Amino acid sequence: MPRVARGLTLVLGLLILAQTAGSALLPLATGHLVAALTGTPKSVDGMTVGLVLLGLVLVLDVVLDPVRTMVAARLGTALDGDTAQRTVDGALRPAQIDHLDDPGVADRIEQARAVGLGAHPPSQAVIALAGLVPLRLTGLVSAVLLGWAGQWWMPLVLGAGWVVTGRWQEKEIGRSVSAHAGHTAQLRRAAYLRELATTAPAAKEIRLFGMRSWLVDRFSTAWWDGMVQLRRGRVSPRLHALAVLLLLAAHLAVVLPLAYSATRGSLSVQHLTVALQALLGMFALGFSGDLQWTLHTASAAVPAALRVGDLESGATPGRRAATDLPRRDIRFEKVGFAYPGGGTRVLDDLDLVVPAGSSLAILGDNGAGKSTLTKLLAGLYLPDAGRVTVDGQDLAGLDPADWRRQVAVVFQDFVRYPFSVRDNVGFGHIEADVTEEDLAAVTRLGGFAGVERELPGGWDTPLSGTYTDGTELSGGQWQRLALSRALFAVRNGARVLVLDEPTAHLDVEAEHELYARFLEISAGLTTVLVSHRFATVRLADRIAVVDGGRISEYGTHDELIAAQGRYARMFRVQSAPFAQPSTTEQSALCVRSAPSERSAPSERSAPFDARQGSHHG
Ligand SMILES: Nc1ncnc2c1ncn2[C@@H]1O[C@H](COP(=O)(O)OP(=O)(O)OP(=O)(O)O)[C@@H](O)[C@H]1O
Repeated sequence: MPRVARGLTLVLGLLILAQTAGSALLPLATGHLVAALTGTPKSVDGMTVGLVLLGLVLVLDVVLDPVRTMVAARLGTALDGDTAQRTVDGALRPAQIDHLDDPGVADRIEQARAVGLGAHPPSQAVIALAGLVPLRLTGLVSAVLLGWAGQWWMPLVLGAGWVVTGRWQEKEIGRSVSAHAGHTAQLRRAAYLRELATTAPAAKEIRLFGMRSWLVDRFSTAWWDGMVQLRRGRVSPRLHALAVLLLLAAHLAVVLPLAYSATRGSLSVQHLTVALQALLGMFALGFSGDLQWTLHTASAAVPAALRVGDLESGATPGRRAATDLPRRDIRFEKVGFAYPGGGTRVLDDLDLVVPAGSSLAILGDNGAGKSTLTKLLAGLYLPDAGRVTVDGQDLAGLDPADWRRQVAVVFQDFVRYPFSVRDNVGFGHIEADVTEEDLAAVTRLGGFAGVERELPGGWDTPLSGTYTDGTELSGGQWQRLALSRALFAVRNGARVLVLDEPTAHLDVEAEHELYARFLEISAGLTTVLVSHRFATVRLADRIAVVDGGRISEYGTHDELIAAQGRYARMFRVQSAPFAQPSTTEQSALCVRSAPSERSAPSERSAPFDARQGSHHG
């Protein structure tokens, strides 16, 4: 807390001390008043002092309590902000993303975000602490008063009773907090199911698949399983009974001697009053249910946030400038790679050359490792074996941020940011302002131009129906926007363009238009295209087939067809449905395949034709 807000922490400490002083005064003032009332003759002065002290205690409490709560709330907000910032900083610090595949790190990030069922933000811990500390201090002051007004050993006996039984209950909380904060598999699952049922992404499928009662059942099963675990952590009823007996015995051991001394006249009424009030005040040393519970659950996020905040930056980032690279080529040299915790090697001894200024298409079965190749190329993971080089320099030695400025990627699972079109484009090169001219240029090439005219706020429309005046785009429109984003990066100097399944969401016309613009898009760039569609693959100068973690075939379309290998087989399989088109289909294909009048690039954009079997055919 002092690290986050030193001044507020100090004020809170002082307020707590003042309140504690007030609660210490209470038994003394009462004792004084009772002595003045019962003495002979009655002391008016004593009564006045006693009443003034009591009034002071009351006023202190009434004034200080809300101020303390307010200060604690402000300090808590500061702590929430700091915890969130540390989590964000730490999670983003590593230049690579392999830490996010580590279940331990993922767990800590989850805890640091204080998500899950029953989790509280750290601010609640500050509020609970600000309530608990005065309680404990009051308990200690009461112990001193009991020792003073009664016998020296009395606070020791009572204190031992409260502390021992409090520890038992404390342990119970410790055990169940981790379960309650959603750290058990069941409660995490329950939290996920709740999220699934109450947020937009799965809403369509849940209704379509009639998953409602399945979800409700699963949620309650997971929730109750989690709760059963929670209950298992509880102190047994026998231990509870023992705690009650122990406390009873401790109180009897104190109260009986007090009563005995009072009846014998060796203990004054004033001392008896103070001792009895102090005895009650010592309750504050015992278990204080909600406050302790909240303190434990809400503070659980803090150590996790500190650990996430201290995440190492991963492999020592390279420092060499990557400006204007590649000029010669990008090479994968004997590259081996397995995802962290993933076990099996996705890439194994893989060699590949991407000549600068040309385009390469990567083809392969699902799960063959095509997207993994693009992630290694962007430096998001480092290979376990071998190396990726750019103009002969190890990629690991290049400044990661500088290299990423050279690389524009549209991932297969590109992100649909619920911000404006302008922002969505601007993320391609965050340092640059997005001018109208930029927007017009990149959206024309990306195929998004014109969509903005349909949007209520034009380029500045928030792209989410959950915002006022916001709107949702179609899958294909999002894909065109993602391509425009990458092209904005290119406009700002990126020299490598990676497109992972760039036409997956596009309609036939849009796909065709993209092919027509491909030469313009890729002019002067080193382009890597990942696709299952031969029409896309054939746009590239060279084609590489990934199989068994390696490149099994490499060459132009014609060379690979001539080689009669896997590529040729895949090509035949994909083109089979078109092999015998009906007359109408034939004419449709002819229209599509006919060289465009617009420009030479459309020649390359012709869909594959199995009968011709050749790119240029
Ligand atoms: N983050 C990850 N952690 C662990 N394994 C992963 C991760 N991402 C991918 N994999 C695994 O790596 C393998 C290759 O995945 P990759 O996405 O590169 O395949 P792909 O060739 O692009 O497939 P597709 O054609 O289906 O897009 C798959 O077996 C996949 O399960």
